[in-house]
Amino acid sequence: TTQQSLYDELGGKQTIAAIVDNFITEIQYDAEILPYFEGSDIARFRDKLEEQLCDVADGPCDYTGDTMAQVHAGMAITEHDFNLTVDLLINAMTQAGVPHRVQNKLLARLAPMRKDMLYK
Ligand code: HEM
Repeated sequence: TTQQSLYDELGGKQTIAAIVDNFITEIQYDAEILPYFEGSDIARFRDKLEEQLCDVADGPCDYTGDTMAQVHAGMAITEHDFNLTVDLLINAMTQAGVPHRVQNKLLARLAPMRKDMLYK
């Protein structure tokens, strides 16, 4: 049987770009999460996150950003703020028209990175 990649299920490059744009907008409207991004290069964040989502979904990309441990070091991200950020990503995917079943597949691939980001 032919297996469709998660990248294709998501809707490819266009949908991933929409997810990341929506996610950035969600962050901008969230008073609790926005301060983490003060002084961040948002163009780079957009670029690297698109690349990472494409890569973990088995799309035609290789992630070239820093490791999740390196990137989030010194932020002391709490479980609460982590969960809140995941909610913002879910909103971003819903707004991009990604079905919940497909959202869950992407979240499951990101879940192993969680331990690298919390309380560092
Ligand atoms: C779903 C979990 C998450 C994923 C997959 C993720 C992924 C990423 C990626 C790919 C980058 C860019 C890396 C680079 O520039 O090389 C990044 C940067 C960043 N992330 Fe996350 N992240 C997640 C959760 C969080 C959370 C919970 C916070 C804070 C509450 C956060 C705050 C940041 C900030 C502030 C930057 C920019 C760092 C800088 O300015 O250099 N992230 N993240």
